[in-house]
Amino acid sequence: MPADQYFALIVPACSLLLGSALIACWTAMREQRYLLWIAAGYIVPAFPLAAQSLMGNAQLADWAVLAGAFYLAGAWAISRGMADRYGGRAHPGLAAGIAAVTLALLYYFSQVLDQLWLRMLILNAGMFGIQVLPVRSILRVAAFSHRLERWLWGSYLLLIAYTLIRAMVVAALLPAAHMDELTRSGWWVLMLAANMVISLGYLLILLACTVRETLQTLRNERDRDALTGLLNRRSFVESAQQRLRGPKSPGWALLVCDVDHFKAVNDAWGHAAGDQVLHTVGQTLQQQVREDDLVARFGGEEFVVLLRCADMSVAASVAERMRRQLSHTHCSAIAGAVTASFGVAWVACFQDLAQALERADALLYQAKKSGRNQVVCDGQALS
Ligand SMILES: Nc1nc2c(ncn2[C@@H]2O[C@H](COP(=O)(O)OP(=O)(O)OP(=O)(O)O)[C@@H](O)[C@H]2O)c(=O)[nH]1
Repeated sequence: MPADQYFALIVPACSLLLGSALIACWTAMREQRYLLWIAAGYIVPAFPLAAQSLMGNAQLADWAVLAGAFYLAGAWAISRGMADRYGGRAHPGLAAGIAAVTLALLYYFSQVLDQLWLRMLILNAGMFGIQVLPVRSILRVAAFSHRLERWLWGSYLLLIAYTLIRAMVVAALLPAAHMDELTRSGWWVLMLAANMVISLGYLLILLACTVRETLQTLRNERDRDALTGLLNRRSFVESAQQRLRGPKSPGWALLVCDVDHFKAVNDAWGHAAGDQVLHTVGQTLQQQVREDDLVARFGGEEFVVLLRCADMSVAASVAERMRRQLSHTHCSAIAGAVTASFGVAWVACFQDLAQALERADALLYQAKKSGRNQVVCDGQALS
């Protein structure tokens, strides 16, 4: 066996390593299961590829069906991984049908009539058919909103297109080339190299997308309250400071909202029902403000809103609208509505944020003392 033939083993070895890298990546979060499918798409075909790189034409015919099954399984795994990632459908029934026809033809053109170029054409066409199956359903559901996502999608299409182009090149050129030993030809190495470059590009973009998703999840966990999905105290203060330091705005008001007698809700209906009430309150507050206002859960049953508004009367009317809306919002968990009290303070400038919070808290305390279910701003009860 000439030493240069072992050179071709670099490609299946890289394929194995790349698949293993995907599995290692999956172990970090254990959420992105599509990584396992795509890893299988790299690892499974690496074995027949390595074996075939060491075979002569006669052995290629002997092992054509088994090797074909591995390649088709790899194509299916990548197709399934992409479908899972984007919420599309990989059509397993159709894929099995394509694989069965492909394998039958591989059997015929290896055991009955040995036609190497036809086998390559059929196998590539079968792999293309399987990989193209999820494309329509993915296009229907995926948004590709981030640049990396568009690149990933583009590189997958390139991967599929390459499978088809490879099949066409094989059909057009290979029979004329009269190859005695395919795996020792420049053809084989060229096809492997092109495959590797395209696969590497696809995989690097996939890994970049996965890292981005992981960072996004971690950022969300750091910045968001797990129960309501609203900002938590830390990220509220950070975002509020950015807003107050930002371009001039007519003014800012701070609303502090606290659910009334929430302990009684927990005691009467249970902690899970209490959680659901908090979720509903958070949603209701969020629905009453503009997109660039900030709504946060500071902890327990206390919520804080930073409102961009012209003057205190606007802030007071928004708080009053929230109070009224809450008292009419039905919470299924407690078969009724809850009420809340509000303290509203004006934020004079960026440095005033901490004091404004204290003032709004004091006003909230007044609202509670005066009987709850009311809005107090600047010492004045509005309802
Ligand atoms: N279900 C649930 N309860 C919580 C959560 N965080 C805090 N609580 C409960 O909220 C209740 C708050 O009770 P209090 O501070 O006495 O306030 P309150 O009963 O609403 O009374 P007022 O505010 O004076 O109207 C406590 O029983 C806490 O255990 C949470 O995340 N989920």
